[in-house]
Amino acid sequence: MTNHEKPVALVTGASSGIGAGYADRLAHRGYDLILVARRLDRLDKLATDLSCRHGSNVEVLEADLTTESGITKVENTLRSDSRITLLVNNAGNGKLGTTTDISHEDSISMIALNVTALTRLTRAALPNFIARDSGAIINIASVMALHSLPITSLYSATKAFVLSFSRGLQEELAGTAVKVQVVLPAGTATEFYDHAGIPLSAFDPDVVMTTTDLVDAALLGLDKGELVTMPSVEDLELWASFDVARNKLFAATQSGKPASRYQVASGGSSEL
Ligand SMILES: NC(=O)C1=CN([C@@H]2O[C@H](COP(=O)(O)OP(=O)(O)OC[C@H]3O[C@@H](n4cnc5c(N)ncnc54)[C@H](OP(=O)(O)O)[C@@H]3O)[C@@H](O)[C@H]2O)C=CC1
Ligand SMILES: N[C@@H](C=O)C(=O)O
Repeated sequence: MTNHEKPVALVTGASSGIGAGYADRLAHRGYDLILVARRLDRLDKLATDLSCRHGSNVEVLEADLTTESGITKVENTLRSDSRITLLVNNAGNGKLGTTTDISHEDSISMIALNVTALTRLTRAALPNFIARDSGAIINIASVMALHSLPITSLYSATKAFVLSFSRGLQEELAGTAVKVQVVLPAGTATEFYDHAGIPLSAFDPDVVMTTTDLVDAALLGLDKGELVTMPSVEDLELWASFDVARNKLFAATQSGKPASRYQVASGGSSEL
């Protein structure tokens, strides 16, 4: 397959960690790459390495996805480069701390990167994918989408957005050949913790996955057609029963009247 016929994947947050892992594995699978991050030196080094090892054509895009110019640069690439068949929305950050401890800048940055950038790049990629009726988007959420701790309120909320947004996209795209996979990694050994406010060393190493294991599992989940991939969860029935319960709960909300526990005795008045 000549380079112009090879599929092209755009990977955000490719300068380290999970994104760099995706870049390597996708190159190994025969993808040409467009790698996005702020650290151009890291991107250039990775591009050279992947070209040498896999013969991939690797382009780099230096972009801060929390800035208008950065996000617009990548949006334009997704809209104009029809070779792109896969978008990996991986770039993300997480400052862990209580809501009042986290700075305004860190709060805004988490939302801008984990929520706004992922949304805007998805919206930029989808029209070409839908028009061609092919293509895939991999959204990297987190198990924290399902769980909030006192130090992860905002981070968990941003990842709950990624999960919920991805599930909605899957509904929208049902019946098309455009796929959306949402991946929920648990603790993974990356530089994430250099900026999170809690060092990786604070975690039990037995519950922290390597990036290689994480990415290989997540890509196998994609190959299997999984919509929701939780690489570290052995019993997927746990997700299935969670999703069934979620559907039942939603159905129960459609009653049109207050539940009996909220019924005020006739003539009584609710305390304000
Ligand atoms: N590590 C873990 O335990 C888990 C991580 N995740 C998620 O995985 C994803 C990848 O994180 P991970 O690999 O762990 O962490 P890393 O910090 O190693 O990677 C984060 C990547 O995002 C890029 N990035 C950060 N800020 C920006 C920005 N403003 N603009 C553009 N790119 C940016 C970084 O590149 P650069 O600094 O060069 O811009 C880097 O390439 C994140 O979405 C994270 O929430 C989910 C669950 C668990
Ligand atoms: N990055 C981790 C923070 O807790 C996670 O998302 O699991």
